[in-house]
Amino acid sequence: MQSPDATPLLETRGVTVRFGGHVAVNDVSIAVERGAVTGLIGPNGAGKTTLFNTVTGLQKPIAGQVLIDGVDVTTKAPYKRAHLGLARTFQRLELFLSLSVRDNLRVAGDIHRAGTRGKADVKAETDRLLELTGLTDVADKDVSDIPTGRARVVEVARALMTSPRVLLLDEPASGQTEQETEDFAAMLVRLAGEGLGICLVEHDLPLVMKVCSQIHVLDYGALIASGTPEEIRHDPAVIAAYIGTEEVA
Ligand SMILES: Nc1ncnc2c1ncn2[C@@H]1O[C@H](COP(=O)(O)OP(=O)(O)OP(=O)(O)O)[C@@H](O)[C@H]1O
Repeated sequence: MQSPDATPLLETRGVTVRFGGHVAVNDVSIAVERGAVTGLIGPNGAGKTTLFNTVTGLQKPIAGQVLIDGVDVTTKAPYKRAHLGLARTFQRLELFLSLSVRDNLRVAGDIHRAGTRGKADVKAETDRLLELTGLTDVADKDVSDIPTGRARVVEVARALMTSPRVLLLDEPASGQTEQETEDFAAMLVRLAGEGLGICLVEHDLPLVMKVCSQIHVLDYGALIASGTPEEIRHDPAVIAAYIGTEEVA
């Protein structure tokens, strides 16, 4: 029997998702550990977002299970999964553009803590996360006035306002400059260092190779490899999947 600490924060077991006759995710089992960044990569259409949607409860699988810290949540509503510590960001930015960066965080904190804790807690947590994510210099700017790359960090900071234990990031580095991606990588490592489990879907393979301790690779809905960046880089099935699309970093 596993000790409680060996239980992954997030697990999928044999998850299968079908859209009509098309199997978008085929019998996929992956794990996301606490205190680490886990990569989920694969060519376009491989099933990464569909797997995220299944984990968060937006998409029903036809087979398999989703577990958060050992608790089977396969049939639970998205908000119940959020209460168990699951948060995510989306490929398309989902921010309030006419609110300041600070207020985007506060709104999330107010909603999350409604009826539980006071406003002072939300303010303190907002300040802490602005600092932790490196957003203090743009805290009072409207989101519409900051570059897309920084707005992606706001999405992460806002997700953190729900005090998640596991965070799913869907292409968070798209639209970032080289420097922004470098800062983003350092931030992910800092967050994992605080004990957060992070699952990173990202086409920027150098970023994935740099920050992830484990990487899962999907191709045509199936898991074709799981391993360390070094193992993934040299895996023949992964190299074959990326030929003609992108190079494995
Ligand atoms: N709602 C849907 N209805 C029908 N087919 C869908 C739906 N959503 C996704 N698909 C199909 O399922 C497959 C997996 O799509 P998905 O978006 O999960 O891939 P992805 O790995 O996230 O791709 P990308 O890297 O391009 O974002 C694709 O063939 C896609 O066309």
